[in-house]
Amino acid sequence: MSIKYLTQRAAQAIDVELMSPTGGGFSFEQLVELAGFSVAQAITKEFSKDKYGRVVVFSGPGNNGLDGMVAARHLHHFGYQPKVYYPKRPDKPACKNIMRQCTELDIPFVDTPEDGLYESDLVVDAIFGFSFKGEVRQPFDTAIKALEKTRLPIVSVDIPSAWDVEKGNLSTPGIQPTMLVSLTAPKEGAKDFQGPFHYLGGRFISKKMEKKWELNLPPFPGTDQCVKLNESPISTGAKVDHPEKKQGDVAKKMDQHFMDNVVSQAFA
Ligand SMILES: NC(=O)C1=CN([C@@H]2O[C@H](COP(=O)(O)OP(=O)(O)OC[C@H]3O[C@@H](n4cnc5c(N)ncnc54)[C@H](O)[C@@H]3O)[C@@H](O)[C@H]2O)[C@@H](O)CC1
Ligand SMILES: [K+]
Repeated sequence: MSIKYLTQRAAQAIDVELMSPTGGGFSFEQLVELAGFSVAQAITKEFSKDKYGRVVVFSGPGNNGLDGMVAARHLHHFGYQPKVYYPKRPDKPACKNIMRQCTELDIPFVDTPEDGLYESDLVVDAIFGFSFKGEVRQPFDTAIKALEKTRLPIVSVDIPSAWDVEKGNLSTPGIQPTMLVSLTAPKEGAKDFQGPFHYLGGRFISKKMEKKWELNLPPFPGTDQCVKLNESPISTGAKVDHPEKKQGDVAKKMDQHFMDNVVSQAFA
């Protein structure tokens, strides 16, 4: 049976259950830590620190942004050189603590999307996760546009930012990530993802919760915090099953993006 793709409501309900004292019993800091760690580990599987060492993390105002900053911290320890663009900083202890942890490691915080992309090899898109709704508001509008234009490979955390969580990529061109790391289970909108690397991270779901929500998760290998969900389109062809999209065009654009970014850099 294949893995379940979640509606926005289901994703939020699972999140609440994970943190319920009578459910999963997690604190949100624990979940963010495990999610961010799994993102960093997935990155190491496909992007070596020798070719993609300079990573910029674009962090948004919610927990998706915190996942990104935690990933930056782990990437630092894995030998990458991360920097962070974090324009809207909620006045919450968890945000301040994670920022402090990054500052302690001399991870720079940059002021603009351009500063972030300058002299970087890879982008982590942690702007919006499963709570995104409506039209993108500033300052993130500028950041999303910068990510739409960049030729650097993008790793999106949980869902490509500004995609509709259920309907997928409704804008033109929309962010086109090379890697997607879905957390807990992919969101319905992720059916539009046609990049070469789709991973599942967030190894914290109990068998009981998996059964209750009929998630049909694949086993995580060994001690890994992430598991690959797809094969490269170079060998298998892009997986496409969203009914409302012009699949040919998107697949062609994605193949070009993959050739431009990943293949050309890998053989540079
Ligand atoms: N249970 C799970 O699956 C877990 C989820 N985690 C992460 O948490 C994320 C969800 O976190 P949140 O609920 O904080 O939500 P988001 O990280 O999606 O962000 C919500 C924030 O974005 C803002 N926002 C929403 N729409 C906007 C728009 N159109 N323009 C500008 N700002 C907008 C909201 O005002 C809010 O501040 C997930 O996607 C995932 O990355 C992990 O941290 C841990 C476990
Ligand atoms: K994201």
